[in-house]
Formats: sequence, C-alpha cells, structure tokens
Amino acid sequence: MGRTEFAKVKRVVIKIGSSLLTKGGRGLDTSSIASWVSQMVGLKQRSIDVVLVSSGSVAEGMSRLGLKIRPKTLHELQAAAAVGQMGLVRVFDDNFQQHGHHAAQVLLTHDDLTDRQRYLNARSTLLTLLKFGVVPVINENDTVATEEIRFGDNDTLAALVANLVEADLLIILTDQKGLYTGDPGVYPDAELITQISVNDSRLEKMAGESRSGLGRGGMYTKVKAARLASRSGAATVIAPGVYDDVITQVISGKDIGTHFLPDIEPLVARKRWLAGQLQVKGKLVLDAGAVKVLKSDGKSLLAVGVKSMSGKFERGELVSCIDENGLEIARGLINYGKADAELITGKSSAEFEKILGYADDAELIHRDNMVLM
Ligand SMILES: Nc1ncnc2c1ncn2[C@@H]1O[C@H](COP(=O)(O)OP(=O)(O)O)[C@@H](O)[C@H]1O
Ligand SMILES: N[C@@H](CCC(=O)OP(=O)(O)O)C(=O)O
Repeated sequence: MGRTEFAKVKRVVIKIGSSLLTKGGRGLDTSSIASWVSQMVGLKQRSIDVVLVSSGSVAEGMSRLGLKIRPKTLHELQAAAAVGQMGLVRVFDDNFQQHGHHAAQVLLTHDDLTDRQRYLNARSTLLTLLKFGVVPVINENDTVATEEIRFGDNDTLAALVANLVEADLLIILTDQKGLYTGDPGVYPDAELITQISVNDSRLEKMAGESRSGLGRGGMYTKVKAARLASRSGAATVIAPGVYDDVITQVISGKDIGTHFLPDIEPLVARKRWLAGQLQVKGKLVLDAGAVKVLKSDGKSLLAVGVKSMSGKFERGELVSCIDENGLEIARGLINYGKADAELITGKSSAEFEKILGYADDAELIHRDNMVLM
C-alpha cells in the first residue's frame, strides 16, 4: 500500500510511545494527548476504525511516585505501571468523552495472544468494541506479566494487535522524525528514511535501541513491528508525534515519517497467529534439502531432514526451524514431544512405528501448522 492509498484505509492501529506521552518523563502531556484524540475522532468521523496502543504507564507512574530513574526490579515496575495506568486511561477517557466518544481499556498479556482460544476471544472483543464505535485503548497488563511472558515493548504489542484486528495501517508515533540510517543521537549525520520495504536487509543495521530510559524498544522493535504487521498486509508509518496534525497528515498521504511497504503476501489468519508467537520451546536444525523444500515448495517438515534439536517441547508446542548457519527458516507446531522427536531425527516416516512403537503423524511439522520466517 503506497501513501496515496492511505485515503482508502478502513482500520488503523495507532501506537504512542512513553517519551512522547510523558514529555520525556515529566508527567502526561495533556495538550498533545488532546490533539491526538481530536485527530483520532476526525478519523472516526470518516468511518475509519481506530485502535490505540498507548504506552506510558510506567513513565507516568514514575512521575507520580517521584521516581527519577526507571525502576530495575519487576515488582517496582509493576507497581509504577499500576499507578500510571490510572492516569493514562483517565486522560484518554476524558478527552474522548469531550468529543462524545467512548474509549475502552484493554490490558493484554502475551499469554492472551499465545493461547489460540484467548487470542480468538481478544479478537472478538476488540471487533465488538469497534462495532460499537468505541476506541480500544490497549496496553500490556504490566501488573501481572512476568518477565518470561512479557511483550516488553508496546511496538510488538501494537503489531500483534494490527494482525489481530486486520488493520490496514499501523502508525507508530515516537520522539523522532522517523527511522534514520542510524540513531541520530549517536550519528548526527544520519539521514531520515522516507520509504523502505520491510524486507530491506539494511534495516537491521540502521535500527538501534532506546536511549531515553523511558521507552523500551527504540527503533529496533519498531522495525520488527513493521515486519510483523506486514504479515497481515498492514503498512506501517513511524512518525513524529510532536508534529501538528501528524495522524491526519499521515492518513492524507503526506510524506512524513518512515513508510514501510509490506511487500509480502499476507498470511492466512491461523498462520498469522503462529507468526506472532514470541516464545519458541525448541530449535530444529535442518539439512539443506529440508530448507529447500520448506522454502521453495511449501512442503511439510519430515524428520528425515532434521539433523539435530535442542530445547524442551511437548507435542503441539511451537519450535523454530533453523538452517545449519543458525538462520531461522520457519516456525511451527511440532507433532512429537522432544523425547520421541529425538529418536526419529533423520529417520523416514516408515520407520517411526518400529522405533517408537506407534506412528501418529508422518510429518514432524505439518505445513498447515508452519509459517516461513
Ligand atoms: N535509526 C534510528 N533512527 C531514529 N531513532 C533511533 C534509531 N536507532 C535508535 N533510535 C532511538 O530510538 C528512540 C525511539 O524509541 P523509544 O525510546 O523506544 O521511543 P518510544 O517511547 O516512542 O517507543 C529514539 O529516541 C532514538 O534514541
Ligand atoms: N507497558 C509499558 C510499555 C513500555 C513501552 O513499550 O514503552 P515504549 O517503548 O515507549 O512504547 C508502559 O505502559 O509503560
């Protein structure tokens, strides 16, 4: 989707980062929030569905509690988030109410999107809110998320939400003009990229981490988010949140920020859910032949093409398939638990019964349960 096509956007996910929302950590920037909300209301008046992913609970909690630096321990972070989230929802609710619109607080954990049933539930609820004309205001449920199951950064969460609701466009508002060829705070000569394909291999080198002490991901997670969003066909724009009418300008196709072209075939719904999973339980190293049939022929993975494996996984859990150089080729739900999978590694399906005493599935990972990375 080129910028000129943004006029046709029907559903947009807008993510606002912590440093923007909290004026670099000095409390909520109420005048900017009022402006963003009125722009979002403008989109709704044009029948565009709007989902907001708002960070800032920890930063606002820090400001309310008088904490000068971001807490290090998980419990302190969680406590700060609980305090700050109150302020966040209040200010968004007040602003939407002033325009006669409703907002709804939705707090998600990674588990909610990993479990297929809960994923489908979250999707139905969000779609119902949109049907009611409500703007969901989403954040990670920081107070209950443990370290292992955190999204950690809201860029990833926003991309998964864009997948979940099948948005056409993800707008990530941040404290920079967009993605530069390098972190402009470190490389003053870095140049702003206005348009780039999510598949461009230079992206890894350009995008650095956050240095603000308020936000989490920096540009690295924003680029990853653009890639993830593209899996459901969404374009992404990383745009400067401080610009006047930034949201309205992006939607009207103005050349601001960095526009990521999706450039890949959108995945079907189930595969999108698979691609969005963040926790893999094991790794399978494939031989060159298996890599080829997976990549070019879209076939299922057979045990005969697996050289070795690591991790701990049960039947039905998510594993990553890598080539002999460690490059991830695919992810999928494996048909055998680790103990049995190891026994049949490198063997043909005809031998499974003799080795295991049973033979469930001929494939180690069926192609319907696998997504290429
Ligand atoms: N290539 C880059 N272009 C622009 N900013 C970059 C780049 N690499 C790293 N950054 C850093 O990413 C920061 C934005 O990310 P972050 O602090 O997580 O913001 P947010 O709170 O909006 O998510 C910038 O302020 C900058 O320091
Ligand atoms: N859930 C956390 C998100 C932190 C986060 O991702 O921040 P950012 O990098 O500014 O989007 C919060 O609200 O503080």
